[in-house]
Parts: sequence; structure tokens; C-alpha cells
Amino acid sequence: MPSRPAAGSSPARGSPAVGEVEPKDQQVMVALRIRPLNDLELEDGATVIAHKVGDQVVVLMDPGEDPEDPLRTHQSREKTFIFDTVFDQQASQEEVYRATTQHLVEGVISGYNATVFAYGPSGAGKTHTMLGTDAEPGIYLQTLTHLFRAIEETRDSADCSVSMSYLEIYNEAIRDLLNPSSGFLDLREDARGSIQIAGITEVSTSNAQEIMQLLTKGNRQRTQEPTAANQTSSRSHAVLQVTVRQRSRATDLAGAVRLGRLFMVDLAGSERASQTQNRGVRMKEGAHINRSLLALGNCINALSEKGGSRAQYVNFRDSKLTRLLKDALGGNSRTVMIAHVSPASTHFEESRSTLLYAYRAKNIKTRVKRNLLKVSYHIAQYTDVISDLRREIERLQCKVEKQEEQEQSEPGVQDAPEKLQMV
Ligand SMILES: Nc1ncnc2c1ncn2[C@@H]1O[C@H](COP(=O)(O)OP(=O)(O)OP(=O)(O)O)[C@@H](O)[C@H]1O
Repeated sequence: MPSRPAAGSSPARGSPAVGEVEPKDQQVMVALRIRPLNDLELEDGATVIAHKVGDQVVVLMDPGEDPEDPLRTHQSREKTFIFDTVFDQQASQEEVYRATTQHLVEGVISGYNATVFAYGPSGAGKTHTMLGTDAEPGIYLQTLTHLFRAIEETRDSADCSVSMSYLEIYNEAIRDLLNPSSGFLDLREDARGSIQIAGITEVSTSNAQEIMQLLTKGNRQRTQEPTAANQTSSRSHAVLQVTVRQRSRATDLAGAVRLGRLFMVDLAGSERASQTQNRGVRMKEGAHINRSLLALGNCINALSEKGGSRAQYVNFRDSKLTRLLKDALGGNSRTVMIAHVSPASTHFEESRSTLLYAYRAKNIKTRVKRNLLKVSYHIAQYTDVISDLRREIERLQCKVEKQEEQEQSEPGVQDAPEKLQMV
């Protein structure tokens, strides 16, 4: 499995994009997942207040409201939200994958960008959805398995290469989770406004299982600490980026390459510091997490308000997270947000704010176009072609020489008809 530290994560290093066709407006897809009640919540006497109704509706009851209160009799105790799809505790990892992410895979292979991100408070189930466990793998592994299978099916007509990188943003610093000793990495924007991470490790592999091992190992490097809300709380945002380059076998040397990028993001918990009883370092982390999630929220607000108009200013520069997700939110990407909540009455406030946040994201539109790159052949590739041709010439020369030798060693064979005639 070749692994190379790249000067940048640019999909198109050194080769300008020449054709970006078929721009289409797309609504961000927003899904909601409600996890099962956990032991701690049961011990605390929590009741279930988040209910899935049908495929798209979630009803959140307010545990603080007293149904007997005469002042409340004319007010509904319920808040109802509609999403593209809603999953409750019965939903399997596969169902979640099929309904949210599977449809993105073909697009990535044919040159479209896509982003899936998990959002929600600490302990609500984001890492479970994205990474999962060996027995119940999450979206990362299911996506990659499907991706490699789909690529295998196009092998006769196209050459494909896949590379991936895995990073975390912790306290506004970027760390390479595949090579944590490389220190903090810089985020850069190239002339075309494309975001690059200088020095990130890109790994090429065609084996999903191998990738899962890398991710599990990378995830162990991820900054995790127990908080009151989650024993293994991820204190950072984790971003798995998969890049697929596809070149049709039918195209000539200067043929176009389709380039699709898939971001899969497991955000840090969106809890408020007071809720997790965090102090000291944890509180500082919380402030950073909240800062980037606040910046993300501001972008979501601005983007959802601007509707069809592209002129309104959206500030992506407020945090590393929003700079990295700029395309996913406001640009060229098919984007899916999976919001997560606990069903417990003890988490009403976070669930309510998560649902409002996610509901707003439904209004965001992105403008999706296929990325086509004109690849001018690198000198190294021309050298390869020349070497191949040289080898072919040598092979043919050898063949000719052998034939000549054979003719010389058996002179009678060619003259035979003549001799026969003379006889
Ligand atoms: N749908 C689910 N089914 C079963 N168990 C779940 C589900 N969702 C979450 N859990 C369990 O709940 C616990 C917390 O989940 P997880 O670590 O995924 O939360 P998180 O949102 O990533 O939290 P943090 O932001 O603190 O990292 C884990 O033990 C996980 O296995």
C-alpha cells in the first residue's frame, strides 16, 4: 500500500480544471438519527421524548411543560420537525448508510464532490454512525466497500485511482491522523479557491478492510476524553477525505480526468460547557469546539437565508472547519447532514437546539458540477510511453534477428524449391 506525504491535498495539482459542466442546484439533504436510551439515562429516570413518526417526522415533547397547567392548555407541548429522513433506535447501520450516503458514491466516481457530516451533542451517536464498530461498521467502511466494488465494475472501460487522508481539527489546529508525528498542518487556498492541506499524508489502497484498520488506528490518535456526557467523547472534528480520479480508457493521451472528492466528517459534540460540567482544559476545548460550530452555524444561517441569491456574503473564514467545508456548504458538493439526538428527557435542551440547527440546514442549496481536468501528460508518463515503445522495438529486432539466424543455419530450406526444379 503506497503512502505518500503530499505537498498539498489538491486533487488537481499542476493541472488546471478546464471543464466544469452541468451546474445544478441541489438542496442539502438533512437526516436525523435518534439513538437508544443508554443506561445512565435510564438510571437518571429519563423518559423518551423524541419520537419518530412516519419516515420523515420527529416529535419532540417538552418534559418541563405540565399538561395539567391551565395556562398551557391552548399551547402544544410538542415540537414537530420534518426532515428528509428520520431514523430511530431500530435503524441499522446499513439502513442509515443506504438512505443517506449510498446515492453519493456513483457521483463521486464520475467526478462530483460530496460531503456527509455527522452533527449533534456529545454522546448522541455521531462516531457510531460514521465509524461504528467491527460488528456494526458505519458509513466510512460501507461507503468505501461500495466505492471499490463500483470501481471494479468500471475496470474494463476506465482507469481509477483512489487515495485518502484523515485529519482532525482540534483547538483550531489541524493534525494528520495517519501520521500524527508530523505536527500541525497548514490550510491553504490555491488560486482557484480550492482548499489544500500542506503536508497531509495521502494513502492509496483498494482494500476497504485495510482502510478500516487505518481509520480505527487513526481514530485512536484522535483527541478523546471522558466528559460527563460521554466516556469516550471526541474533542475534535475528524475529516476523512477520499479522492477518486477516473480516466476513460477510450480517451487519448490528453484525455480528461474525472475527479471526485468525498468528505466524511465526524464533528465534535455540540454540547454547551455548562451541560458537560467541563472545567479547565476541557472547557477551553469546549470553547474552540463551540467557536467552530458557531461559525458553522453562522454559515448555515447565512446560506439558508440567502435562498437562491448567490450574492449574499457568507463568512467561511471564521474557523478552520468552515474553511475546509466551504465547498460542502456553499459550493460544488452534494451534501448530507446527519443530525443526532438522544431520546432522553434529560437532554431536551440540546435535542431542541440540534433539531432547530439541522432544520435550518435544509434550506441550503449547493451548486453541483462535474470536475473534469485536462491532464497534460507529465514528462514521467511520456518517458514511460517511450520506454514501452523501445522495449517493443527491441522485442521486434530480436525476433527479426532470430529469424535471420534461423535462415542462415538452414540455407537449404529456402533454396529447396529451386533445387527441386533443377532436379
Ligand atoms: N444508534 C446507536 N445504537 C447503539 N448504540 C449507540 C447508537 N448511537 C450511539 N450509541 C452508543 O452511544 C455511545 C456514544 O456514542 P458516540 O461516541 O457515537 O457519540 P458521539 O456523538 O460521537 O459523541 P462525542 O461527540 O462525545 O464524541 C457509544 O457507546 C455508542 O456505541
